[in-house]
Amino acid sequence: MSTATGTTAPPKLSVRDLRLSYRSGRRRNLALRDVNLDVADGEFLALVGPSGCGKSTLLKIVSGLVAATAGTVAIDGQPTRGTPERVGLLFQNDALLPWRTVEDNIRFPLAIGGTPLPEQRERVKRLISAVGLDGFGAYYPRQLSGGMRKRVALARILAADPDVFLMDEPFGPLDAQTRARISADFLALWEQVGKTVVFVTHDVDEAILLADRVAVMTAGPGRVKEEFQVDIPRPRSIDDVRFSAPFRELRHRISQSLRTEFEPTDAGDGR
Ligand SMILES: Nc1ncnc2c1ncn2[C@@H]1O[C@H](COP(=O)(O)OP(=O)(O)OP(=O)(O)O)[C@@H](O)[C@H]1O
Repeated sequence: MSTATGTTAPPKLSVRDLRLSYRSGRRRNLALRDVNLDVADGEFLALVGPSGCGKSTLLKIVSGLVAATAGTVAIDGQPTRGTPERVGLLFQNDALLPWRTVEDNIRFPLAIGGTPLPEQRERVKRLISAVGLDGFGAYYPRQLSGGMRKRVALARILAADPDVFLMDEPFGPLDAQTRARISADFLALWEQVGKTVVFVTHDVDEAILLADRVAVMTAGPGRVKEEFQVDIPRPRSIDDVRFSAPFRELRHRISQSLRTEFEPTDAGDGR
């Protein structure tokens, strides 16, 4: 990442030797061991790994919800403390405010940020359109389908406009078709805003379709074991990419890397 002046800019997000053990009663359970990861400004990184390897834990540490046992997280080269301002979170649970309409849910981060009211209204209108929810602004979350609620959550995180989007299986509970549609729409939106994303998913296809790079984690206690560059040109059409040779080849390599994490290992392998 060289700049015009010849200096090297730090990665947008940098995770160094991160370790976390949860305390359960008198025991400590090591969830992450020595995680190292860099994500460049504007890069889309997908994180895959076996269930329980610590993917959510990693996002929680980056977002300041959980304190690491050891190691550092830095944004733009500055170590973070507490909840970093420039980080936005989208979890599986969309966490919409049930007593607020779609418009007011999306407007919430703008209101907190002190955006003037006319600008709030204008931006909310544009975001509602961008996520395909025209005509639903006055609805309450309970009146929407799961996919529509995800779209509201997406619009809300876009309204907050963080530098780094942390997304933990955001489309996980949706049916396959809704999920494919919302992924395609999200991809198109992301290609416009170009923000740094860390996207946790169980779905290798989704990881390749969306990301610039896929990082594979080991079984728990997790660390990043291998990274795969996704050299598929953008803008991507999900339907075209899915049947291309580079996609199939990458899917094979990533699945192989993951598969070894599900297989039993010999005792004394250092884990
Ligand atoms: N609050 C907690 N207290 C104690 N242990 C926890 C806590 N949260 C997570 N763990 C443990 O930490 C490990 C990693 O959990 P985490 O949820 O980060 O994994 P994950 O990779 O996101 O899993 P999944 O893919 O199934 O969502 C697991 O062994 C889990 O049991």
